[in-house]
Amino acid sequence: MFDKLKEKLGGFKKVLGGAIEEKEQEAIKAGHVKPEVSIKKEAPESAKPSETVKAPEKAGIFDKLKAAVLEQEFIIEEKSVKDHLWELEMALLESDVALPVAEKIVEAVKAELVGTRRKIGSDTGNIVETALRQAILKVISVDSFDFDGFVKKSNKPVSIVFVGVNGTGKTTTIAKMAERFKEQGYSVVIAAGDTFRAGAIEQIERHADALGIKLIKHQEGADPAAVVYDAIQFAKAKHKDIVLADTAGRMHTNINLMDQLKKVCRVNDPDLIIFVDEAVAGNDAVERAKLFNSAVAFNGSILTKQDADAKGGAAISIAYTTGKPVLFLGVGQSYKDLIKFDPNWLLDRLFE
Ligand SMILES: Nc1nc2c(ncn2[C@@H]2O[C@H](COP(=O)(O)OP(=O)(O)OP(=O)(O)O)[C@@H](O)[C@H]2O)c(=O)[nH]1
Repeated sequence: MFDKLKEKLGGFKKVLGGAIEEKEQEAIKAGHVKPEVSIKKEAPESAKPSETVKAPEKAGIFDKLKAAVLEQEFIIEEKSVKDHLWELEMALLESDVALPVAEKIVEAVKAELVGTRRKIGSDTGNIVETALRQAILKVISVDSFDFDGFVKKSNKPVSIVFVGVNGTGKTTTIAKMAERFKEQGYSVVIAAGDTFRAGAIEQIERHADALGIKLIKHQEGADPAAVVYDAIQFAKAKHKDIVLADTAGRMHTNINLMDQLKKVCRVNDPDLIIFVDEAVAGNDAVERAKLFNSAVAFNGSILTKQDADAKGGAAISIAYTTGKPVLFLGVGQSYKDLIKFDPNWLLDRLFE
C-alpha cells in the first residue's frame, strides 16, 4: 500500500534534507557558526552580508541549494529549492496525484520551507518531512465529518445509498459496511438496488446470507428507486437501524443511468450518499468522483483495492478535488478488510 508514493516522498526528503545538511556542514567547517550555541529567534538587524557564508562551488545537486547562514541559523532560499520542488511535483504526478493537488502540495511545501530560519544542527530530514506532512494534511483533511457520530445521532433508520462505476467493489464494500455496523450493534437491512446487471441481485444476496442480514429485492430490471423505498419502509416498520442500498455500477457518461441514479436519491432522500471507486484507478477515480458529485452530491468516498495500489494518488487527491472526505479504505476481499480513513494514519504510512 502506498509503496511507490512512500518511496518518492522518502527520496525527496533524503535529497533535500541532505542538501540542507551539506550547507550546514560547510558553514560549520568554515567556522562561521557554533552549533552548540543557543539560537536566537531572529537574526540581528545588524546582520550584514559579510556575515553570510558563501558556499564553495561544488558539482551536483548540492550546488542548487544556497542557504544563507546567519549566526546559528540559516535561511532556505527559493532558488535553492526550486529544482527539488519541481522534482517533487513530477514525483506526485507520477504517483497519480491530480495536477491541482500536486501543485497545492508543492506550494505548501515551498511556503513552509522557503524564507524560514532554521536552527543549525537540527534534523534536516525532519524539516523536510514536517513540511511534506503539513502540505499533504492540508489537501486530505477537507472536512472533519464524523461518520460514526453522524450515524449514532441520526434518527433511525439511517439510509445510505452507494454509487459509483461498475466493478469497483461497491457490492463488496456494502457487505463490509454491513459487517462493521453489525459489530457496532446496529441492525442492518440491505436493498438490492442493482437491478440492472444480471447476477447482481444474487451476488448481494450471497453476502446478505453470509452475514445473516435481511435483503429487500425485486426482480431484475425493476425500478431501483422502488427497491430502496421498500427497504426503508421495511426498516421503519421493523425498527431496523441502517439501510444500505446498492445501486448498479454506471459510467458517469451514461445519461440514462445517471438520471436513474438521481431518481433513486430524489425519491428516497437518503441520509448519506457514498461514492465508491477503486484506488487503483488513480486519476480516473478522481475525475469520476467529480462527475458523480455534480450529479448526486455525495457526502464522502470509499476507495477500494487500496491494498493493490502502490501509487496512492487517488487517496491523496479525491477529497481535495470533490471537497468531500474519504471515509473508508477497502484493503482486501474479506469482510474485515475495511479501514476507517484517518488523514494521520495515511501520513504515518507514507513516512513510516
Ligand atoms: N483486493 C481487493 N479487492 C476488492 C476490494 N473490494 C472489492 N474487491 C474485489 O473487486 C471485485 C469487484 O467487486 P464487486 O463488489 O463485485 O464490484 P461492484 O462495484 O459491486 O461491481 P458492479 O456490481 O458491477 O457495480 C471483487 O472480486 C471483489 O472481491 C478491496 O478492497 N481489495
